[in-house]
Amino acid sequence: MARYELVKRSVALITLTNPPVNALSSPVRHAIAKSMERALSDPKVTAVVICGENGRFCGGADIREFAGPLRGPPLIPVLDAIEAGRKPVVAAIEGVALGGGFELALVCHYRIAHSKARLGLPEVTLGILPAAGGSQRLPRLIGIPAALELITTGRHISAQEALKLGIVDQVTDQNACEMAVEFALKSVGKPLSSRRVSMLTTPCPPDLDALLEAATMQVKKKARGVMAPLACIQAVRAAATMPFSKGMKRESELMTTLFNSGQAQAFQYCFFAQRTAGKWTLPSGAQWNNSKPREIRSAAVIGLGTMGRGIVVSLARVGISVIAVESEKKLLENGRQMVIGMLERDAKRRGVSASLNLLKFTLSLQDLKDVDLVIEAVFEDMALKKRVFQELSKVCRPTTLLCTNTSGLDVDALAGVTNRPHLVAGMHFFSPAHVMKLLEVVCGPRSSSETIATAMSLGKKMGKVSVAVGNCPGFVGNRMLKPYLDQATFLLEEGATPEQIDKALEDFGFAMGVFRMSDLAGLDVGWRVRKESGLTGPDVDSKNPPRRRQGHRYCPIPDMVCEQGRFGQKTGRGWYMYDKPGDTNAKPDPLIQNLLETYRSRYGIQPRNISDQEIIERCLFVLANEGFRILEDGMAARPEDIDVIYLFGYAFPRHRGGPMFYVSMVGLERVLERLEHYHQAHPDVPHLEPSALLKKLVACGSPPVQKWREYIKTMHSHL
Ligand SMILES: CCC/C=C/C(=O)SCCNC(=O)CCNC(=O)[C@H](O)C(C)(C)COP(=O)([O-])OP(=O)([O-])OC[C@H]1O[C@@H](n2cnc3c(N)ncnc32)[C@H](O)[C@@H]1OP(=O)([O-])[O-]
Repeated sequence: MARYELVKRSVALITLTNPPVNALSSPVRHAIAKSMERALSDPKVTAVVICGENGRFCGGADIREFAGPLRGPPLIPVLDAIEAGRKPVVAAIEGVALGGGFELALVCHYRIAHSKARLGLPEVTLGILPAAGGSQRLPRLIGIPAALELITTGRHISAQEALKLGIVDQVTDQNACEMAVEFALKSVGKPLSSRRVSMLTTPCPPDLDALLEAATMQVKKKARGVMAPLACIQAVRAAATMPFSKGMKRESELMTTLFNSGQAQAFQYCFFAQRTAGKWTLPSGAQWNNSKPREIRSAAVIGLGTMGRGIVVSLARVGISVIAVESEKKLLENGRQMVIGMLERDAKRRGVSASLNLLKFTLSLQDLKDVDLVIEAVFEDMALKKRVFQELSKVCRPTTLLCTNTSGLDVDALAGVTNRPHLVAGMHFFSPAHVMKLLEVVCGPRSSSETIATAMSLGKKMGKVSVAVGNCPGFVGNRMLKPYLDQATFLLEEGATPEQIDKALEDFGFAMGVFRMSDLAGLDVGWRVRKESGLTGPDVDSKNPPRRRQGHRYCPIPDMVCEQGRFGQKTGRGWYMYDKPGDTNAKPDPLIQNLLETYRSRYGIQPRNISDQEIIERCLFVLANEGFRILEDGMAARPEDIDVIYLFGYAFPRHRGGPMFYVSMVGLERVLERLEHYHQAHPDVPHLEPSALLKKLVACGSPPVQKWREYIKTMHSHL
């Protein structure tokens, strides 16, 4: 787990050997401790260099070990012994030095980094804090403001920035390990006391309290209810106000609190869920590690609306040449200008040049005959999409992959009108497509493994978190959203206000409640979907709209809001009112209050006091209940996939881990009991009826979420 060699006759070279990221697992900690003892006691050794195998210094503590009791030597004494040693120790940082890996570098007396290396203390993103002395040493080394920013955001920094901040002593383009050995030889005999970071005095700014207060306000605003950034601030305060040993004690107390909070578990679950989601699998046995994706060099995007423009930008900025197609000259010109503007702004932000030469704009599908892949992003209308796919089938060479960005229509119906159904799949981006990280890759029953592998790999190339899902109305994300939105509007009927529901969801951790979010997205989108599915339309009696449609309870209030031209922020009116169209500051609107009161009295509904608990349970338990049905139906392979979709596509609060993890933490038995209770109270809402899988899991003793897959195996997979 660590190799020990003597190089240049007097330098002990300790190489961490724990692929893939040289995490500080128990055997690695043990090996570092033993190697250091050996180096310090060997008279031939005058200096030590620590590096990592395969060009990666160290990815930090082994996160998998957090789930169990501590085994092997604890990290802090291992690190303290390195810093206290009488021989100079140099860290040779290549690849990454993250978390405990960065803390390992901080106890070395010198740090040499390769120019491509990245450093950081990302613990906060795992719901914890740098608790192997990082929160105490970094402020001593670079001062409070810079340390506070790095520790509370968990941001990775480049070697160049680390040099500027005074974290590393030298940056090299050459072999960092060889440079570190040379550096170590030159350091022999130089005094080490000023190189022991724990012995430095933290440079304390005069406005410390104001600085920490401002940081507290900022993190509270950014991540509602998340404990880790607040604990990080307290730990940094300790570094400024306490001697090192007391600061370490404080760091440890704060870590214990975070570890016992449940939030740390949720964050760490998210870390692994994201990686699990990349490991897709199909019933044919094809999966991520046995299916070869095609290389995509050229693509076409059809439709330059909001989605299409974002997709063009996502492709072009990773070096793929794109032909963008529109149906009318004016739309094409407008799209061209918008795309160029977006690419230029994006390139400026990233400090690179905009890849405008990769773009071509056309009105003719004939220009697409040679592209590797097409993404259709036209209006959400099946007949129109079918026409486009028929045309593409004729125009494109027979090997071109044809993908649709539909947000819920039948991908297989589109495949059916082409001459290559195996090369058709869904690539469902989220708006705005160049910003949002999620990509649902929709596997139709006839999509080939190569098609899915290519769509998944293209998503990864574009920096997306891609999740393979089955072909059902709404796929995974939007299918689950419907019962969630329904519950929110039913609660309005029963006595709640949009403000009350939003506040309960925001207190839970969502950045925006459901109504504020709907105002942002545009209420007309859902209205159009409801019209297309026959739920509303000109035949409905608008004076007395029925509250039961297609055999189930239906809330007509969202339609009534749209009928008044209130489409959300863009029209300056929606569930809230805004000072002007496009404004984002939502204010409660007395007209909505009035509409709700009139509605309730028209239907004889006696409004009742609704608790925040009921809001959370009805909205979120029903969301997860649909998630269980999706697992039963084989439309998602694992609960982790559903959670990743909700984390990256719907901003589900990370400290809750995603809807499926959240209900597992609440306790499946309780969730089942509450759903049964609500279903009894509202028998005309089938989504409240507990799913068979939920019942099965409870009957099997409510296993942890990572084990659910074993209970789903027997069910049918559509992936
Ligand atoms: C007292 C304690 C105080 C210290 C606390 C800490 O240090 S907290 C830690 C602070 N450190 C961090 O937060 C860093 C977390 N890690 C990362 O950010 C990235 O992995 C990366 C940038 C290091 C490499 O990115 P990349 O895209 O090249 O690769 P990839 O991301 O796909 O990972 C490859 C495989 O390695 C696995 N794995 C990775 N890291 C760890 C780990 N620490 N542990 C265990 N496993 C880890 C990962 O699950 C995956 O496994 P799989 O699925 O193949 O079975």
